Amino acid sequence: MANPKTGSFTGLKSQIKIVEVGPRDGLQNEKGIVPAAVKIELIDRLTEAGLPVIESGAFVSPKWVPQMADTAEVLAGIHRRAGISYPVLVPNSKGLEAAIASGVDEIAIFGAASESFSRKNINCSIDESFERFKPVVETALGHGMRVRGYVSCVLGCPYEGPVDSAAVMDVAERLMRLGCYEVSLGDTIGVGTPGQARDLIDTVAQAVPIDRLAVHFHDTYGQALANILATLEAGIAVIDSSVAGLGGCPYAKGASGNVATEDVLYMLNGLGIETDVDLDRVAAAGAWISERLERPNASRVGRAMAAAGG
Ligand SMILES: CC(C)(COP(=O)([O-])OP(=O)([O-])OC[C@H]1O[C@@H](n2cnc3c(N)ncnc32)[C@H](O)[C@@H]1OP(=O)([O-])[O-])[C@@H](O)C(=O)NCCC(=O)NCCSC(=O)C[C@@](C)(O)CC(=O)[O-]
Repeated sequence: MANPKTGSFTGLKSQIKIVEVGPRDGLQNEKGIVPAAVKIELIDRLTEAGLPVIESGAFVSPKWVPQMADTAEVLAGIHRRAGISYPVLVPNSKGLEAAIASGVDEIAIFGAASESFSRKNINCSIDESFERFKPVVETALGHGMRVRGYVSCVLGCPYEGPVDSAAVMDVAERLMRLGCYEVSLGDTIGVGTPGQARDLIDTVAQAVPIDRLAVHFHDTYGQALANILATLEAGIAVIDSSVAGLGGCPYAKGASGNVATEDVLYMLNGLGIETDVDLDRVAAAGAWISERLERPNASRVGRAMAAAGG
């Protein structure tokens, strides 16, 4: 008999890992400076909700992204829970030194499938970025850290338009060969649609095992949940999302927030897929941070739950 929750969907995994990126991807694009105390409380609330991975900051140049300048203070203030990972973004050796000094056990390096975006975001070509990443990954692995890799602009670039899936596959494979345990595919400007998302996964999975891939959708055109569902059918088991749909990339004009964690959880719960994350607590954290930032909650589920008194 068909599962009443998954219906006739096939290929869906029974357990999905959620990578919460709100405190980093979400807050890096804020116009005002969000106090470290607010970031710390947000991360602690997300910890309480049971999220297994909470990206907590970035050791990048404060001239490029001033919002992340207090990452060391944030890391020193959070209440880490055993079994939960609190990774930070690191673009180069200087960032890695700061991560080591903060006792970080996981970093993420970030590249792009588009040359123009690579230059705008990290001020170097794709090949040069790999020259920078190499010593960073070697040293990080030598310190017992885990290294995650990002590929930006997997379904479109704000400067070049459409991006070839083969270019994404190439960068993803290079990140994996460098030593990343997982590669997250980012639709940085949220332009992709489900057929493209599915094809992308099928292409990249020819070079990188599907269980080492994650998806990272921004919701600029309202396609993120549909895209996620399409990639779940392809066998994806790791989803990046952001509480209250916070976010946007400072080097991708017009890019809106990530898909909201609450919305992803509601869909996965409906499909009977386990995450071990407490939706009520995430929704409460989303309502709380939206209030602190004095903006409407970008999570549809968060708003619906608040309206229903949840
Ligand atoms: C990569 C660089 C540093 C190159 O920037 P650069 O200007 O070429 O760097 P540089 O090596 O020439 O150094 C210039 C200055 O920056 C300092 N510096 C250099 N490195 C660091 C560091 N790590 N931490 C602190 N300071 C640093 C360095 O010390 C120097 O300071 P000065 O001597 O002028 O006073 C710069 O471009 C940068 O920081 N870029 C980061 C941009 C960023 O964070 N973007 C957002 C994250 S990516 C994203 O959101 C996409 C993602 C991951 O979510 C997935 C998706 O949606 O697609």
